[in-house]
Formats: sequence, C-alpha cells, structure tokens
Amino acid sequence: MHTVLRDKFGFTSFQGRQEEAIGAALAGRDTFVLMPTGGGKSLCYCLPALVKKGVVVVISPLIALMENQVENLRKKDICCDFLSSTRSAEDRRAILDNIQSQSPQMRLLYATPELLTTDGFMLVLKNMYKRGNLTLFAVDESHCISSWGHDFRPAYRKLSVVRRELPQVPIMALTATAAEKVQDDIVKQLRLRNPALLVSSFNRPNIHYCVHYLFEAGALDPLPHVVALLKEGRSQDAASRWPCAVIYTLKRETAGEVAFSLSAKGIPAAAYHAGLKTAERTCVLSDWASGKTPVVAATVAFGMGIDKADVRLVVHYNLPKTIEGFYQESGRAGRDGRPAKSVLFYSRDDRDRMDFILGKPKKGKRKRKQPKSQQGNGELQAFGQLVGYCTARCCRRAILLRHFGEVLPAGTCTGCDYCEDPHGVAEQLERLESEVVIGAARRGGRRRSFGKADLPAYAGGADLASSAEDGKDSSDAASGEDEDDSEEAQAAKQALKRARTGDASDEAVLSVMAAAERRYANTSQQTGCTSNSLLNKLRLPNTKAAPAKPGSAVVGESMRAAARERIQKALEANGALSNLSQQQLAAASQACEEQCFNTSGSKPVYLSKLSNTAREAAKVAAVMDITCLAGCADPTDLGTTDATQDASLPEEVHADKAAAGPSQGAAGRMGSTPSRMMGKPIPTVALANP
Ligand SMILES: Nc1ncnc2c1ncn2[C@@H]1O[C@H](COP(=O)(O)OP(=O)(O)OP(=O)(O)O)[C@@H](O)[C@H]1O
Repeated sequence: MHTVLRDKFGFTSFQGRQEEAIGAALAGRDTFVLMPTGGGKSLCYCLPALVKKGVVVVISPLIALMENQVENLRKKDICCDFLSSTRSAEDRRAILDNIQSQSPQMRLLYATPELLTTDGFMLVLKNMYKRGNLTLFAVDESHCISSWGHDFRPAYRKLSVVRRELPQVPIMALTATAAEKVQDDIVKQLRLRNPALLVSSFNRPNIHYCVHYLFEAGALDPLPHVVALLKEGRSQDAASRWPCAVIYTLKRETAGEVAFSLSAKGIPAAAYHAGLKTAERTCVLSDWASGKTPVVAATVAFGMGIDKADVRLVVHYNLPKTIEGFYQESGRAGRDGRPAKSVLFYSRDDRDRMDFILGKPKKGKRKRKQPKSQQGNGELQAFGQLVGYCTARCCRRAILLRHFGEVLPAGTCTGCDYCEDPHGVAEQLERLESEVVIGAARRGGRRRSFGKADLPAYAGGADLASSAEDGKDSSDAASGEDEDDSEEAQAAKQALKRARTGDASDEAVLSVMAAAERRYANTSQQTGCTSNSLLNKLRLPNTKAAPAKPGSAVVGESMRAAARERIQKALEANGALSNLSQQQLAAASQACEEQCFNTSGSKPVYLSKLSNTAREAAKVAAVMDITCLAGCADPTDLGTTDATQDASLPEEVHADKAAAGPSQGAAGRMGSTPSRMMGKPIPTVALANP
C-alpha cells in the first residue's frame, strides 16, 4: 500500500482516515467515508484499484467530475475510463470489451447512477462478477442518495440494486457533507453490511467564519463590502495580487452584475452559471484556475469537483438554503491549509425572500415519492438551521460542527467573528431586531411588506416572482419529483421505458443518463433556472382567478388558495391560538390573505406580503393580533356572525386573554384596546366566499 502511495500517487503518507478506508476495502468490507472537502477521498478507492485484481466501479454524479478524475489518473499512467453519452460508439464498445474480458486492464471505470441501474449495464456487471473481476463499488458524493441531504438525486436511490444483484462486492460510500440523519440514510439505502464507519472531523481550522449583517437603515448592497474584502486580501498578499475568491449568488443575473461591477472597479472577475455556454464556462474555469481571473461570481452551478487549493475567500452574497450547502461551498476556501475566509451576508430581506421561496407549497409533490417524514416544510426547517447559524449568539464554528454531530470544546475556535467580538455581534443582532420593530411602527403598525424599492438586491418585482418560482422549481427538480414536459424529458422517459423493458440499447441507456445529468446540472444545482414549464403555467393569468379589484394583484385562485392554506397552517401551529376552532382559523387566514391581495399592486408584492403575513401569523400573541395582521382596526370588521359564532368558548379563555393585557404586537399599535375584547366573545369570522 505504501509503495503504491509513494510510487503512483507521490505521497509520503496517508492523511485523515485514508489508510483505514483502503484497508477495509481491501479486506472486502463495506465502508462509509466522511471526510471534509479536499480531504483526499478519491485516494480511498483509487489505491485499492491498483492493489487488487479486477475493476473498481466509481459512481459519480457528473460527467465533468468523471472526466476530470480520469484525466488526472491517466497522467499517473493509471488505466481508467468513463462511460457517458459524450463517448463515441467505438469508445464505448472498447470499454465494454475491456471490462468484460477475462483479465481486464482497466483499473477504474466511472459511471453515473442512471447508467449503473439499467438492465443492460447490470448484465455487463454480472458478467464481470461471475469472473471475479469486480473489486469495489465506490459511491462518490453519496449524500445524493438521501432526500434529507441537499443534492438529492433520485437515481442514487436505485443503487441498492448493486447489493441485491452483486452481493459479494464491497461498497464504499464517500461524502464530504452529511449530517447524522443523512449518514444513516446512506448506510440504509445502500444496504451496507457492518460497514467501517470512518468519519473525520468536519472542522476546517484554517477557515475564518464571519456573518456580515446588512441593515435596513444602512446600505443593503453587499458589493462595497465585497470590494473591501478583496482589497484587504490584496494588501495581505506580498505580491499584491487579488486573492483567489468565489462569490456565490442566488441568481445568475446577480452573478453577472457582481462580476461586471467588480471588473468595472479594476478587479479581474468573471461570472459562472449554468446559463452560460459550455465553452464559456470552460474558459471562465481555466482562467480562474490559472489565476488570470482570480475572482468568480457564481451560482451553485460552480460546484462539485472544483479543486483549487489557494482559494482565500468564499463569499455568500445571498443566503444559501442549507447548512450543508453552506459548509460545502465555504469549504472550497483554504484547501491548501493556509488561512482563508468565509463571509456570509445576512439581511432580513434576503431571509424573507428565501423563506418565501421555500415556504411555497410544491404542487403535486405529495402524490409521489416524498417520504412522509419530509412532507411539509422540511426545506424551511433546513433553512431555519442556516438562519440559526447567522443569528445565534454563539461561536459559528461550534454551530457548524454541532450540525454535523460534532462538539467543539469551548475556547478552541480557531477564528470566527463571534469569538473575536461577542458583544459586537450581539449588538448588531439587537440592531437588526430593533429595526424590524421600528420599521413596523413607522409603517403605522402594519407589518413590513416588500415593494420594489425594498428589494435592492433584485432588479425588480418580476424578478422576485421568478426567483420564488425558481426556488420551487429547483427544489422540485432536486427531489426528482417535477413533471418536466420538455422534449428532452419526454425522449428520456421513452428511452428509460425501452431500457426497462429489456430493449436496452447503448443509445437508450446513454440518452437516459445524459438527460438525467443535464437536468441535474441545470436545475438541481441552478437556483436561477427559469425554463420549467410549471413556472410558465404559474405565470399565465389564471382564468379562474377572482375578479381583480382596483389596484390588486393578478394572482391565480390556486395561488391564493395555497396562500390561505399557508397562513392557516402558521396560525394552527401557533400555540397562543390553540383555543380557536378550525373555522375561525380558516376565516382569519382568509381575511389575512385578502388583505395581502387587496393591498398589492403586483404579484411580487403580493408574494412578499404573503411571506411576511405567514411569518407573523406564527408569532401573533392573541386573536387581536390576527385582526390587526389582517388590517382591521376592529375585530368585527372581519365579519362576526351570530350564525357561525363560537360563543361556547370557555370563560377562562376570555379571562386569560384579558389577564394577558394589551398585546405586544399589532393590536396596541393599531390603537385597539384590549377592553374592546373583554367581555365579548372572541369573534368568529365569517367566510367571505362561502
Ligand atoms: N495522502 C495524501 N497526502 C497528500 N496529499 C493528498 C493525499 N491524499 C490526497 N491528497 C491531495 O488532496 C487533494 C484533495 O484530494 P481529493 O480531490 O481526493 O479530495 P476530496 O476529498 O475528494 O475533495 P472533494 O470533496 O472536494 O471532492 C488533492 O490535491 C490530492 O492530491
């Protein structure tokens, strides 16, 4: 092992848990390897391929990743290849002949999960199995198997077929980001048998973590701060070079704007996202890798397989959706072990926007494979954890590590803004909170709602709408449950059908694989995608929409119904309102939604107001607050009716509410007095549209 390590790979020693992983694989044992980004996971399956007879099959999610690895291994004279739609028929035949021969020369073969799980390819694998030529299955980026994770790819789920059909071949699952729940899921889904669990620390001690708060009263634009960070990095470099940096943005447009603005200030920067042509992306990547363009502003399409050692700064210009995503992206900094920075910009607007994007009901999702436990607001919960990272008054590193089940001993943080200045961070958080309250008071007691002017990070209102839909589409795609009507998707479905019914020509199998890869690369990883047909459907005015009132938004009835449902769920979850009946809550939701509808001049404003309303609904402290949330100074404005009145509410409820005194929330600000509620039954609101 050590000889191969030195002679083939040029390393003097193993790092992390490489040696144990390799030892387990050579002993024929299943292995679960969790190492941080840049930890050296690929060696864990590459080295056994050179020591043992047979072929190591590596499952990898992207052609680009496979190409990159094959290229690197070939430089070391290691015989390896990958199967994909980009290969000629001749190449594919040569590969299949090689691996099915009595003694294959091939040491490693890379393939996507889509290819591996087809009947045709399984036949090839069984041939190899019979000859004893399958050394190991390495499942790279194995967190894609879990819908708890952030990069779920449905085809990964089918990999259990490997254990079923080829039971004696050891399996190695590898990942850099998997919280405990995801780790369990990986082991379960792949049916690993008594696996060696090799979990390294998630700690990246050389990365300094910082959350930069943006205030309403100040500039909400992160750009000047990014420029300052880059200048600071430049002044720290002896040769006065711009630091190598990645700036992650939510949307493609923002990536373009940031790159443009930085270039205009003399900072060499380029944009990278899935909307660019392949040649353009390649060019941006190679200029970045060579140092010609040290700064890249990118969406999450700039992802797996980015292996540049000297990234000094990773900025999150917008909030990421999950801690896992954040950890992986920020982890691209400092792979050389030298000091590096992660800076995440946090503003209330950004948070509200993401809240809304993720909170929208996903049309048609529940009908299909979503596990029960994850129905509802799993994405919102995951985002809530990320918000917790930003707003908790405690060490950032400790929060990250705790998320992955690790405890950071007190006082051992190697650098974060909180540990350096806990009072400063606390003050900023207080300021953030007070701005929310002051802002609401200034608006006459109404809760904050977005208008175009309130969205400086976005070009305009329509952008917000598309962003919201984008989030929906991308998450649908990520969970593999969207209905894609595109020609490409239809062709892929046909091919998949042919493959399943045994007519698995190479072309059919490869076209399924190519379609899956394109969808994964272009939608799952690209939050800014706008091409989904669902989005277009939602954009069309709905013929069943309620008649638009003057100045009201053009919003379809289905969206309005979903909005009412969302508000109602928030009210139902609010313990302070547990005494209200379903009918009362439904009526309150309706009133709140109508308020949003009637006071919004456009769909984006409606969506933003809705988002705020749903959030506030979860927080209201009394019935009075609901009425104010719905914009009524008098609860009876909501339409109290004797017929539907729930006069049977127990006396103590009224007494409790009276004893609670004036609400801290909107009630007081609206000038309503609690006495108006006292002695009166809590109003039951009538359904406006029975
Ligand atoms: N034993 C070792 N000694 C020194 N360097 C190593 C060793 N093993 C791997 N490396 C180097 O570490 C770097 C990262 O390795 P690798 O790409 O396998 O990491 P990874 O864990 O797969 O990262 P990612 O999760 O980002 O894909 C590579 O440049 C590799 O050459």
